[in-house]
Amino acid sequence: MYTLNDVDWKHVVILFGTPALALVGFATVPLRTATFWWAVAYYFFTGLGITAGYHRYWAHRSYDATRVWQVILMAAGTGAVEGTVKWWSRGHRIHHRFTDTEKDPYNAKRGFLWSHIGWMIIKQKKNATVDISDLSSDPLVAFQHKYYLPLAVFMAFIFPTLVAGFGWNDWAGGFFFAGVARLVFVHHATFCVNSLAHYLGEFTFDDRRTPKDHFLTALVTLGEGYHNFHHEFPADYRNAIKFWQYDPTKWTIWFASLVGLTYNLKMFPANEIEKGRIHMMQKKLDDIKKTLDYGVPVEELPVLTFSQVKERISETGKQLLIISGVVYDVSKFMDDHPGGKGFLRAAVGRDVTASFNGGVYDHANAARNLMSSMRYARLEGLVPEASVSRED
Ligand code: HEM
Ligand SMILES: [Fe+2]
Ligand SMILES: [Fe+2]
Repeated sequence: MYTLNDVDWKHVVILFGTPALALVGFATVPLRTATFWWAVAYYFFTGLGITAGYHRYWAHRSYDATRVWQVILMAAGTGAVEGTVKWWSRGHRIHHRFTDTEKDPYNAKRGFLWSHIGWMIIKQKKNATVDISDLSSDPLVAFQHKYYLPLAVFMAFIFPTLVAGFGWNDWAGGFFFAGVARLVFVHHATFCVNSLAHYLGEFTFDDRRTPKDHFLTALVTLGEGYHNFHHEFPADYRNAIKFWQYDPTKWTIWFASLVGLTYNLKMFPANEIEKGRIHMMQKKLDDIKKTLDYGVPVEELPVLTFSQVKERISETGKQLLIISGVVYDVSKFMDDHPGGKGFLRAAVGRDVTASFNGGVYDHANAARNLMSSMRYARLEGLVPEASVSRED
């Protein structure tokens, strides 16, 4: 069990204080239309700071960006109050490297609540290492890390308040709605990437770990919901690869590339992505196949020579015939053969490969599937000429 000493009080104040404050706002301040739309816009701006900035740029380096773009996204991401780029990216790289294990800070195996918010409330030991040398040596990242608190307070609360205050004289609304309530929404939306995206949806590319693909998660996370894809191809600047899938983070990065703010957008080769997809399709097929009776595998059949086959027929009365080196027992099939009893009876004790494959009738798939359940033995050695069916 956890004790009070395990609780990270700084995070508790941020994570529970803001929703409480937002409720105070909803109870006491009227929500004006302009402020509502400003809050929505600021929600997208700060949310994209996390998804396009913290996540796809700094944590994964899935594209390159000019300093201007970095500053814009850093300002935006700072307003989402999810810690510094350095802290966030480190934890996130650990999450990818140690997904679903003890070392994964948001280990989905510890439950939905843990991966959503619990991991921030209970202090954790730093027991995993990951390379963040690129971040440590970046002056912009270092600047944000050093002045984080005043920067975060400004971007999260003061700036949205100033805009609504100077813009349309709604100071309180700007603070409570575009500042506080908006922050609560951004928090829980992005937290869903760690919780919901590891619980809801499809294993499109791999089912060995928890990340899943789902449209609903994408909808609340600005496109981060194609999370199975993302864990397979984390260096890809996209999370959704189909044009009709919802990934505004990808669209933002792509539009920025049109004016040169971003460049070298990385994409995993389509050929490899497709391999992943069919791997999972194959796996599903194999699972279905396991529920069906395909008879004894050929390698596991006992081996008989042609004269032994003949002996079996006379000793046991079994009606055996040979097709492509395999001996089939058609005793129970005589009455049901769509081609009639006569042909089968005449085939007993003979190699009827040619007749079966077109000499008499070129059998459909149905026949080939069905006969697998009639396998009796593997044939060794030759069949005398007189017992082999002809092409005609
Ligand atoms: C294990 C052995 C065999 C199995 C499991 C089998 C099974 C079947 C099945 C399921 C069909 C229905 C159509 C199709 O699936 O193609 C069929 C049709 C037929 N079979 Fe066989 N067959 C066997 C051996 C033979 C042999 C040895 C002959 C002839 C020498 C033969 C002659 C025919 C003919 C002529 C038809 C056509 C019936 C029609 O559509 O009018 N079959 N067989
Ligand atoms: Fe994840
Ligand atoms: Fe990631």
